[in-house]
Amino acid sequence: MTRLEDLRKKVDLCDRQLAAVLEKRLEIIMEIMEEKKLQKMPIFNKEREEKVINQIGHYVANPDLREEVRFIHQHVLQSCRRIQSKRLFPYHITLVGFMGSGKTTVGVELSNMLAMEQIDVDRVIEERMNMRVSEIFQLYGEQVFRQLESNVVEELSKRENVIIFCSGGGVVLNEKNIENIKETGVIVWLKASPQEIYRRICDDQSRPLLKDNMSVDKISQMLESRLPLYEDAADLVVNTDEKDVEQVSHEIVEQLMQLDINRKVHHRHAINL
Ligand SMILES: Nc1ncnc2c1ncn2[C@@H]1O[C@H](COP(=O)(O)OP(=O)(O)OP(=O)(O)O)[C@@H](O)[C@H]1O
Ligand SMILES: O=C(O)C1=C[C@@H](O)[C@@H](O)[C@H](O)C1
Ligand SMILES: [Mg+2]
Repeated sequence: MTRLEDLRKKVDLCDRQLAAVLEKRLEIIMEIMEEKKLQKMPIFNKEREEKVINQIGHYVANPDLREEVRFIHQHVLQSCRRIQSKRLFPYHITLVGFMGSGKTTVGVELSNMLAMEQIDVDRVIEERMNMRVSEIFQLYGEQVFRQLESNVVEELSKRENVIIFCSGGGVVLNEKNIENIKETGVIVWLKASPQEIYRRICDDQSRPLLKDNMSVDKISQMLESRLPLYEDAADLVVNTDEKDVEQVSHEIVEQLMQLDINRKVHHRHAINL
């Protein structure tokens, strides 16, 4: 046997041992998840993850390799989060709410927390048209934008792999969008007061429907007319006033778990379990 063949054999043995240990770790993680569910404890714990990453470095004898092992372990923990999320939430998590309620920002945070892919309807439209939403409104008008929005919503609803599905603020204006979303998703309404929305988005001119009149009054008036639509569509409601993005994301996970416990969602939604 050449030296290279000999070394490859040793690496293969390491991989075999790694696979067995990783398999065991994932199985234990699933047991921990069930236990936490029973005890109604939060499933995703950032502090614990930081501790685990730090700790694994201390088990590495060669200081030159410590950071690399920590880096690899971060990926292991991400997989652990993903496997838990898949089991807990076998449906798209769809965020709806008025402009500035935090759909995109919370969607990105949730995507990190749950190791689930995040897709923003407005971004998909922008990529396809190679134009900003405001330019689409300006060049083609709102009706064309709404048609593009409905097409993307329908497509995303049919995706096989579950996603954090961030809609645009006006998605509720078309009943068909909500029907499509509800086929495979749970709808989370992010609520915010007009004053809070104004504070968040007043310096941002990119929203075409508020471009010419960015004011608390205009937001109140639009919000008022859409409130019954959000209310009707929502499976869950999270009030976001005076909560930061991380708090909002944790609350969404907690409420989704409650839905799961009450078995309200599985019959209607479950995909690729
Ligand atoms: N809970 C929160 N606390 C403080 N700021 C927030 C919160 N949620 C979102 N923001 C901020 O508000 C702004 C608007 O958020 P975001 O773009 O996520 O809203 P959106 O619901 O996606 O709006 P749109 O419908 O226009 O796409 C961002 O600057 C974001 O950082
Ligand atoms: O509330 C709305 O009607 C909109 C919200 C944004 O997400 C964009 O989809 C667009 O600016 C329209
Ligand atoms: Mg957005």
